[in-house]
Amino acid sequence: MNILLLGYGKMGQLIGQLAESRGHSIAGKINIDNLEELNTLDPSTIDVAIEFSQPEAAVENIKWAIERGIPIVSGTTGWLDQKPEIEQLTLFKNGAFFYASNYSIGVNIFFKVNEFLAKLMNETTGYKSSVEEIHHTAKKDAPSGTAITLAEGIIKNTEGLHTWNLSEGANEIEQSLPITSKRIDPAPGTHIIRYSSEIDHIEITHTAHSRQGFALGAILVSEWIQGKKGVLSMDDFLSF
Ligand SMILES: NC(=O)C1=CN([C@@H]2O[C@H](COP(=O)(O)OP(=O)(O)OC[C@H]3O[C@@H](n4cnc5c(N)ncnc54)[C@H](O)[C@@H]3O)[C@@H](O)[C@H]2O)C=CC1
Ligand SMILES: O=C(O)C1=N[C@H](C(=O)O)C[C@H](O)C1
Repeated sequence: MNILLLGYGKMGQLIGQLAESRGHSIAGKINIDNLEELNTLDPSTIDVAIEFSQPEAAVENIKWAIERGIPIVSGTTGWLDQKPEIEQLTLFKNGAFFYASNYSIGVNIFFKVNEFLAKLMNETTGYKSSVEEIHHTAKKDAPSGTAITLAEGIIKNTEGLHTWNLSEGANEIEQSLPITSKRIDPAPGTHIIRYSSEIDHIEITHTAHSRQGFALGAILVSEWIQGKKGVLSMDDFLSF
């Protein structure tokens, strides 16, 4: 595959290295300071664009690819209020758009375990649920996209929970799941789900040891998306 990297920071660089080691070529490495390079590219030579940039840049990057008929695999977090617009454009242009808040296979297993646990906990009383995420201090958004996906998985399976809130640890909000965000270097990404009662607590944790799992997942999806159309997600890619 000939891969365009939209965003060439920590993730873009790692994806580039890993892609080359799997025999792929890199069509371009686009960052905030070389955006004009996009005008020099021939879209017909690009098999996929992999987009890991910044919340405020994601929508324009994704539109750029869809409008040129390039399948796009996006991992940028913090822009999802505009996802419906991107989905409409994808369908209108008969394009291929893939989004995941987390490309690690381990985290996607964790998403399933989280939903299963939420269903079990919904059958009992006395437990308060909460989510905690820990990331490096350069992270621009809070809570993490992964924490939001986890919260959605809990809310959808818990009677009486309707929303989530970014918690400072103080006040509880009625019918809302608190998410605590901590920024500690060099944490690549830790997510903890807790159910606490007077008697005990239950905790499940996913800890990324590096960014390798995110990068590999994004490349595997890019290989898989070749020839596919539509709005796609990890549920389409994974067989579990
Ligand atoms: N879905 C997933 O599995 C993962 C998602 N992420 C998300 O990916 C994003 C990037 O993460 P990192 O690489 O760690 O950040 P980073 O800060 O190291 O890199 C971001 C890069 O985007 C570039 N950029 C800014 N504006 C741009 C534009 N208009 N077009 C193209 N590039 C532009 C910057 O120059 C910078 O090099 C974040 O939103 C992060 O939350 C990170 C890891 C895994
Ligand atoms: O910014 C990061 O680093 C990460 N962002 C994603 C998120 O917001 O969930 C995925 C991963 O946790 C790393």
